Amino acid sequence: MTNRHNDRTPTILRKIVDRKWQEVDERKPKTSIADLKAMAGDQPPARGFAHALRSRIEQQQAAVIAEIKKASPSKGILRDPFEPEVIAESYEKGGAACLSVLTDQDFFQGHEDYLKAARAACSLPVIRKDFMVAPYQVYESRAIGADCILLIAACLTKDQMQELEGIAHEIGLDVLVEVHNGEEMDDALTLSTPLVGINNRNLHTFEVSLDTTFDLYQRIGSDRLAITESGIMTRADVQAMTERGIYGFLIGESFMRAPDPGEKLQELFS
Ligand SMILES: O=C(O)c1ccccc1NCC(=O)[C@H](O)[C@H](O)COP(=O)(O)O
Repeated sequence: MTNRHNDRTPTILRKIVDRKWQEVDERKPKTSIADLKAMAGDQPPARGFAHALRSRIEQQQAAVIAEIKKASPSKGILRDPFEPEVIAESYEKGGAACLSVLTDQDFFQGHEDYLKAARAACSLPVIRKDFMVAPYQVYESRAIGADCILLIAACLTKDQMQELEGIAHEIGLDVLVEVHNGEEMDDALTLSTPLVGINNRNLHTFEVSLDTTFDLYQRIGSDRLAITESGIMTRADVQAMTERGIYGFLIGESFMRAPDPGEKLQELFS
């Protein structure tokens, strides 16, 4: 893969993507892609991330991907102390459909061990929330136990997304493709994954507007599942989505700032 950004990539994503390519270069001499493939092959079957969302959304029930993240570039530290396994248990008790765990270290203070710990502490399917740029990371995701990966259209070309999706599906991973605008939606809809996330956070300015979802969700056909991502903070936000027939949610900050994240989930969705 030679094209490392596309020309619509926001500055923060350019920095992150450059770092990701460096990480891949650093990791390859320590763990070869052949080793990762073998480790991926030794994993128990994936837990069915898309299925967990579909079974709720098709019944017009909220399906929440509850995020475990210590910090973010836009908000700094969100939770300290940070215990991924305790949070995972709380989310499962609170009714989450799936988990999202940040594994990026440099920008989100995440770690692969957090994904392993969270997944081991519950029975929910888990997406590895990181910035996929290379096939190496897709094999690595399965090797650390992830059930799904994220592809961000703002930092990948259509060809890159198609290649990474192909590998993911081949090794049993589901794929959530994330878009911020109509051009990215065009690319996302060339993929076969049913999971389309609309991110309400503008990665140029970090401003969050739920209008991003309202403007784009109608392009997602009934054969796919729309997930609204970022900036869902209140019951009114949830209601504004469900009134429009959007039942898929990816939520981090409002849960991470709550003393008990699972209770907060229940408060927003009961
Ligand atoms: O959140 C950031 O600052 C950020 C910066 C650069 C790339 C991605 C970023 N966020 C990742 C996310 O998409 C959110 O973690 C996720 O949608 C949850 O959002 P929220 O509920 O607002 O924490």
